[in-house]
Amino acid sequence: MIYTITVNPAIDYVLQLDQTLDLGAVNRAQNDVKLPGGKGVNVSRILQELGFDSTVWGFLGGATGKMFANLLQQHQLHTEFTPVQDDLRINVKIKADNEETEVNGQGPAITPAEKQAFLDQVKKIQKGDVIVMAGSLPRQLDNDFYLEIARMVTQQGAEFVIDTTGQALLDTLPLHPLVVKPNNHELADLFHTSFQDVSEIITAARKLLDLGAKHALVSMAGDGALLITPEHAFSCNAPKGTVQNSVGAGDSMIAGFVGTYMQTQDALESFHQGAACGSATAFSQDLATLDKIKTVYQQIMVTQLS
Ligand SMILES: Nc1ncnc2c1ncn2[C@@H]1O[C@H](COP(=O)(O)OP(=O)(O)OP(=O)(O)O)[C@@H](O)[C@H]1O
Ligand SMILES: O=P(O)(O)OC[C@@]1(O)O[C@H](CO)[C@@H](O)[C@@H]1O
Repeated sequence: MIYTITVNPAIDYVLQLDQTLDLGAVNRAQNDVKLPGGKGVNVSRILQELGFDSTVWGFLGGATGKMFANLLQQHQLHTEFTPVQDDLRINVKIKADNEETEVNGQGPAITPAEKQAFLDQVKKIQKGDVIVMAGSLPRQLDNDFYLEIARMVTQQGAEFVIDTTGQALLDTLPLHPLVVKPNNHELADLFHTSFQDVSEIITAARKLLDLGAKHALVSMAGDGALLITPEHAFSCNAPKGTVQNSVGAGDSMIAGFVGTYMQTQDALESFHQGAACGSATAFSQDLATLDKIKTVYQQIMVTQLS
């Protein structure tokens, strides 16, 4: 079974402005939509689109939690949320001037008892399962929360995938995540550097493998992506198309990679499918549909670089 962990789910409140976003003034949206968001939730939605079952874990509470549950209901995912007292957050995504501006909430305060209830649930994972942990941590969860889960998962002989940034990501690498997926900016920040060309990105991404990751994906938005395996480095293009909403493109890429890898153990095919899911989401209002993913898949070419 694939479990996705979204410790800090959100209602994504997407506001479309036909005019320039004017900071410090009243702006009025021409269109708005509420989506059940959070990185792990997005991963589960794309997995479902591809025909892979998964279970969604996370914390859910308050009046906004009820609204989130209603929004998620139509997607018919299998969910096992840990109830909490505090409100689920609302993340504001403003689309204006062909740019996306995001303001993400901090998330609920999680009590020690709520945290324990969640960890008790994680104990049921078994050998053969894979856990995808993605996104920010809500208040009062320690920075090593993901590390704690990664330790539990590996002790059970299961695999994990982590999509987070900074030290929290570095700390889990010695436990050998199946794949990590920083974007190129996050990768540069991780090693306190900047990149002049692709070869420098590959060198930095290879360090993630040296530190323990089994595979590294580096997403580069409209410039495509890289896959680093123990033996080789590959790149793929990002097809040209009208970008509608790139929120969740990275999550879609992870879903495509993980679902395909669990089925085929083929990193290259998983990379191809992951890239198709990422671009298909960028070309969609909401997350990608299977039809869109299939079309975009045909437009992606994977090239071996080394
Ligand atoms: N503008 C785009 N055109 C085509 N493909 C895109 C575009 N943006 C993203 N993609 C595809 O989706 C993948 C993931 O996107 P991106 O690098 O933006 O991830 P991210 O930074 O994790 O995004 P997010 O946090 O919004 O999910 C890219 O590597 C690429 O394959
Ligand atoms: O604040 P976090 O947890 O880092 O990111 C949350 C988030 O921006 O990520 C998803 C897109 O990747 C959105 O659905 C959601 O709002």
